[in-house]
Amino acid sequence: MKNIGFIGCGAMAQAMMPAIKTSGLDCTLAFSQRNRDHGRAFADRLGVRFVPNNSDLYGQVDVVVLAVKPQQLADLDLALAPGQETPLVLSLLAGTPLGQLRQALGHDRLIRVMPNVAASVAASMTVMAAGPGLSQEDIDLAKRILDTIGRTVILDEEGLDKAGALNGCGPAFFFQIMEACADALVALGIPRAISYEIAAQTMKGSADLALADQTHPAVLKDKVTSPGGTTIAGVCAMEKAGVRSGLIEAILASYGRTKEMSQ
Ligand SMILES: NC(=O)C1=CN([C@@H]2O[C@H](COP(=O)(O)OP(=O)(O)OC[C@H]3O[C@@H](n4cnc5c(N)ncnc54)[C@H](O)[C@@H]3O)[C@@H](O)[C@H]2O)C=CC1
Ligand SMILES: O=C(O)[C@@H]1CCC=N1
Repeated sequence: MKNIGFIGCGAMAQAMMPAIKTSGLDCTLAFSQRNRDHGRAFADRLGVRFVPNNSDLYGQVDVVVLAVKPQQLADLDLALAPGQETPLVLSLLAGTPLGQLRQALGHDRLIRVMPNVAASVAASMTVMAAGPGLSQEDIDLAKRILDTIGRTVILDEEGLDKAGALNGCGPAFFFQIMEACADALVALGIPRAISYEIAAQTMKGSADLALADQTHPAVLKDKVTSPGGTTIAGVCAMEKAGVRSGLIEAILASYGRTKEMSQ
């Protein structure tokens, strides 16, 4: 049985905690959060423990998930009472290097984690990067926890910053694409709600197929495009609009911002 505590209970903590709770993982869940009224309301709704003070939580659990914004790290002021064991810390903070976390927390039992909002439906693509010298037991424990919210891959810290520009930020890009696709159907007269359902299920089905099939996406695309048919007309329009290059630019821009934040 492991005691897991979240510090900060915003979008990501609220996405991750329900998935961990319903996964069957042998654990307890607790969290601390600046806004006490919101904290108590969420604790009642989910049936997890709310601990008003960050340091109290920090000293009581085996694993701490840091789920505040990067610029809020300095306000946390976490301290252990004599005899309390240093918890394993999973930091969700984008663009916040292990070195900075080590300085803020004063220890090395650190893992950086980049999940995404699909954690709320246990479908996150999560990347984790362990700090130097961490035991295999800690790495395995972190992976077991993260596997409850979706898929997990392990990279080094540099890899996490790079991949994070897609797996962490990507849902926003895909939601924008989904919205644009639905707008096109609305322009053609299809009702809004049906347009969103068609856009989302078409994206999901394509992603499920690509994951199951393991063939190159271009091979899958070729199966859809009949010579002289309807799809190739759309593919040509996408190429003319620079959709592929726009997406590459988006991911490189997010990575650029990650590096800026890491300075
Ligand atoms: N939103 C996303 O899709 C993703 C976010 N992340 C990372 O996860 C972290 C959290 O992001 P969000 O959940 O979006 O942020 P958020 O702003 O929704 O949540 C932050 C929470 O921390 C609380 N908080 C702030 N200062 C505090 C303090 N001193 N003590 C206790 N609680 C405090 C706030 O009240 C809030 O509930 C960030 O570091 C972000 O980089 C990582 C991957 C995806
Ligand atoms: O936008 C951000 O900074 C965070 C990190 C990845 C997704 N959201």
